[in-house]
Amino acid sequence: MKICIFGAGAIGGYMGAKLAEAGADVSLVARGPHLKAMRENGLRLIEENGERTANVVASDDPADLGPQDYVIVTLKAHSVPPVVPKMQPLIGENTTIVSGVNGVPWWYFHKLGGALEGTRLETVDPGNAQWDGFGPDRVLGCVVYPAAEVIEPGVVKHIEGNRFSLGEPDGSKSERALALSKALASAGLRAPVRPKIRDEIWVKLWGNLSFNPISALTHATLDVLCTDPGTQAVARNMMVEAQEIAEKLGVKFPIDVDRRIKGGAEVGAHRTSMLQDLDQGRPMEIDALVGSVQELGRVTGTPTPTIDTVLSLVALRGRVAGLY
Ligand SMILES: NC(=O)C1=CN([C@@H]2O[C@H](COP(=O)(O)OP(=O)(O)OC[C@H]3O[C@@H](n4cnc5c(N)ncnc54)[C@H](OP(=O)(O)O)[C@@H]3O)[C@@H](O)[C@H]2O)C=CC1
Ligand SMILES: CC(C)(CO)C(=O)C(=O)O
Repeated sequence: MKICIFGAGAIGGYMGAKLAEAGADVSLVARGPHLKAMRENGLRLIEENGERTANVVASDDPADLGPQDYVIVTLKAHSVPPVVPKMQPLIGENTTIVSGVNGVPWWYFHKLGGALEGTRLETVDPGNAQWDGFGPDRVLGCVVYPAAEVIEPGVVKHIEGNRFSLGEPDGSKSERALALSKALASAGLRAPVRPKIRDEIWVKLWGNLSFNPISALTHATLDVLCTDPGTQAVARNMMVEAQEIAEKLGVKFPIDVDRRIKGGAEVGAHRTSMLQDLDQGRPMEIDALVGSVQELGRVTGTPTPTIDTVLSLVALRGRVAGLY
């Protein structure tokens, strides 16, 4: 089974190192100093129980790697549409694309059924780049739970978690999903195949939609912004608006908003990924995490006053910093 991880930074590097260490036929697409370091010295993964260096096949040119059984995309959401043409050499007749990207996935309305079947989302797939360039039938959904960081070129620090939930857009336990789940499990990762992957996407998204922009606006860590009465209320209102949208789309939340906020507070003094991006001068994932939910609000005819307000503030914050 040939697996290529496209965008092998923090999450893709973590997954790639685990797979390589387990002897999988895995290759990584990366770039710049991180790629150079991985090629020269291997990929060093620091985990709680020690650190190891994996020898990895890595390139910035997909043509070096050829058609794959699975392409696992672990780029930031806004980085994917522009590279779809460059990814084509990785795609053969039976290639599965696994979308390991936070936010509302571009394939959301594929095989959902109902009146909105096939709806495209401009915020996450401008110009239908992925819908047309990959084709939605190739897609296997994925919710990424681990936290990791590239701490220097060629070095990934795993922070916590090892679950990558997988799910077909139509909810089936397909052979391709089960085979990838097995390969990831052989590498010590948890990869359950879920019948309702969209339900899991929304529980994760609840946090990213609200905690991430609030942290970028306030520079507060999760424990603080989830317990401060003012920002907690803003997060709560955003989540309630999102819940109304999601429920119109058939999602069933296994927990309530207050439990999700409590879970965020329990993560502790974490600087969200959007705050880290702002601090480090990297483009912010505003469209995928916040704009996409506003777009779904429009699609479902659901008012999103709090989401609109926070989105306008964080978008301007991003623009002023030159990161959006
Ligand atoms: N990190 C985390 O803890 C978590 C991240 N996620 C989600 O996972 C996804 C990936 O995040 P993360 O791993 O943090 O992101 P990273 O930025 O660490 O990884 C993406 C990598 O892809 C590289 N890249 C970008 N464009 C190209 C290109 N055209 N060709 C080759 N390589 C390219 C980047 O290089 P460069 O640095 O040069 O841009 C970077 O090394 C995001 O959607 C994120 O929200 C989800 C849960 C937790
Ligand atoms: C905020 C958190 C922990 C999820 O809610 C996250 O995933 C992030 O930092 O991007």
